[in-house]
Amino acid sequence: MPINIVLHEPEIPYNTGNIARTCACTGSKLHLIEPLGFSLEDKYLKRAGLDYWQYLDVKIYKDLNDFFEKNRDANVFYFSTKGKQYYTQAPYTDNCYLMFGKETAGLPQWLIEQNIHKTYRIPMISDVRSLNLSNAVAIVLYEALRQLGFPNLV
Ligand SMILES: C[S@@+](CC[C@H](N)C(=O)[O-])C[C@H]1O[C@@H](n2cnc3c(N)ncnc32)[C@H](O)[C@@H]1O
Repeated sequence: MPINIVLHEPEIPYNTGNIARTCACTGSKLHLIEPLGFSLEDKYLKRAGLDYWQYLDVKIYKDLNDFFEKNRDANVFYFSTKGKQYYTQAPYTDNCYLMFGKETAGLPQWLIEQNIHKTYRIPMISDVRSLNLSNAVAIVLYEALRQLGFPNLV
């Protein structure tokens, strides 16, 4: 079963393009929660994803409620600089969902507070704000795939 990458209100097209390519290369599904800061026809989005869109399984949701209604039993892990545990400590499972926040503001505070036991951080030095969204996704996704034994990857 694939892993699911969930982007909450992504704003920058080339970040989502990079993430789309990473999803395509790993057989992961991409879930985009609106509003998006770009059109799906955006040239930067397409250029960043190159010709990998054909391999991509992408779903769009009108808001967070729509996402949770359509994925009621989803095992969701959240990623934020405010997480208390390292991303390597998360017990990733087949078909789990990895949710990331928007570039300017991250995930909503209330969502982090409600799910703090499932919110993880990638360690950094103390004086910096955050990693780039597409780099954060790649780091976490490959850790999840490593824990699962790189299913269907060669
Ligand atoms: C550019 S960051 C958002 C920055 C925002 N100012 C914040 O503090 O959350 C975009 C997303 O990348 C992920 N991210 C970036 N750095 C991270 C880190 N060190 N640990 C966990 N997630 C990170 C998070 O999902 C975050 O919402």
